[in-house]
Order: sequence, then C-alpha cells, then structure tokens
Amino acid sequence: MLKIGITGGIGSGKSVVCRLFAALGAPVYDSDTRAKWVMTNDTRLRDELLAAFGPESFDALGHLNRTYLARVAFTDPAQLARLNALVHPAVGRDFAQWLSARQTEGHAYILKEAALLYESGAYQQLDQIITVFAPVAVRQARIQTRDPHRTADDIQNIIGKQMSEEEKIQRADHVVYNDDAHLLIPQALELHNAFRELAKK
Ligand SMILES: CC(C)(COP(=O)(O)OP(=O)(O)OC[C@H]1O[C@@H](n2cnc3c(N)ncnc32)[C@H](O)[C@@H]1O)[C@@H](O)C(=O)NCCC(=O)NCCS
Ligand SMILES: Nc1ncnc2c1ncn2[C@@H]1O[C@H](COP(=O)(O)OP(=O)(O)OP(=O)(O)O)[C@@H](O)[C@H]1O
Repeated sequence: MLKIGITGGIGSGKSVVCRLFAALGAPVYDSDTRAKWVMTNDTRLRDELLAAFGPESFDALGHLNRTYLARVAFTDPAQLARLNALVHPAVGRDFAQWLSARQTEGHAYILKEAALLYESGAYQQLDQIITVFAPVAVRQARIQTRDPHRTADDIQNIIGKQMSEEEKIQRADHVVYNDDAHLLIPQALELHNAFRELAKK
C-alpha cells in the first residue's frame, strides 16, 4: 500500500483535492483536523498545552481556544515552534495508528493531507508527495471568503510561516494546479490511476 502525502499552502485547495481522491475510494488522513482532535483528547498533550500557553488555551467546556492559540502562535515564531514541538509528535503517533488500521483493507494507496509535510519532517515516512499549487492572490481570496474572521495580515502571517510554494513544487513528485485555470478532476484521476498502477509493482 503506497503512502502518498498531499501538501500546499493555506488556501491552495488540499482539502478540495483530497475530497476528489476520497470520492475515488482513497482513505485520507487530515492532519489539521486530527491535530485539533489530539490537542483536545490526548490528556498528556492537553496538560502540556496548558502548561505552555496557559488556561486560555481551552474554553470552559474544554474546547480548544483556536483563536487564542492562533494569535499567540502565528505572531511569534518561538511560540509556534513550541506549539509544533508539542503537537507534531502526537499527530505522528495518531497517524501511525490510523495507518496500521488501513493496511488490512486492501487499498492501493492512502493519502496523508498536511500543510506542513516538509516543515514537520513527515514527508520522510511517505512514498510520494503531491503539492497543490495556487497563486497567492487566489489563495488569499479563497481564505478571506472561507474564513471571514481572518484579516489579510493574518493570512500573510500564516503564509510567512509555511515553506514557499516554489520550494514545495521543486521537492514534490507531483503538482496539482488548482489555480482556476486547470481542471481538477482530470489531474486527480490521472494521479489515482498512476498510484494504482505503481501499487501493483
Ligand atoms: C494554531 C491553531 C490552533 C489555529 O487553529 P485555526 O483553526 O485558527 O487555524 P487552522 O488550524 O485552520 O490553520 C489555519 C492555517 O494555518 C496553517 N497552519 C496550521 N498550523 C500551522 C503551523 N504550525 N505552521 C504553519 N501553518 C500552520 C494551516 O495550513 C491552515 O492553512 C492550529 O493551526 C494549530 O493547532 N496549529 C499547530 C498544529 C499544526 O501544526 N497543525 C497543522 C498540521 S499537523
Ligand atoms: N478550484 C476552486 N474553485 C473555487 N473554490 C475553491 C477551489 N479550490 C478551493 N476552493 C475553496 O477555497 C477554500 C480553500 O480550499 P481548501 O480548504 O481545500 O484549502 P486547503 O489547502 O485545505 O486550506 P487550509 O490549509 O486552510 O486547510 C475553500 O473554501 C474551498 O472551497
């Protein structure tokens, strides 16, 4: 079973592309979603987050205070590094459990979606990497529509904390162009068929 990574900057369209692969039957692990799940449900990690970032990290109902953590982490590289150092290993363990459960289901390949595949080092455990590309202006417009609470500065702040699209394109095995100038479904179908063929070897 092939392990395929899919990455791309904020708003590039990773999740949309992953939904296409899911429609074709591929299991998808969404690191962003699972990161929030482990931050809320892994008691050891919760305690570490509370110790590192204070009681504001969670609301009275025990839900992650994402706005607070985003403000702390995305405006201070040292705090972001601290958050990543706590969260990424927990996501790595969670992914390993998810992956072992997929091994016996007969899939040709699985997808691991993560904005930070290269930055977190997670790419080293994967067979091939797809990066989803969209011009920064397209990405900013998409995020301002999807996340009205994020200002242009907020988005720029996050973009500045992620590897450049150019470097991701250089390092990736495949690029999906999600720039409003290329159709997505043919690109996903072509990769789906290529991975199925590769898995037979
Ligand atoms: C700081 C948090 C709580 C903010 O949550 P919020 O819902 O506001 O933002 P969300 O998670 O949707 O992320 C917004 C955008 O920032 C990007 N992003 C998320 N974490 C990081 C990070 N550590 N470094 C750079 N970009 C990041 C995502 O790709 C996304 O495009 C959350 O991003 C977080 O816990 N990040 C640290 C854990 C992490 O690295 N997750 C990413 C995959 S493992
Ligand atoms: N080709 C497209 N045409 C129109 N809207 C799109 C297209 N691709 C993505 N979008 C929209 O842009 C927004 C960002 O897409 P998506 O959530 O897939 O990006 P992402 O890379 O997963 O972002 P993040 O890193 O923030 O999770 C979403 O609202 C999505 O519906």
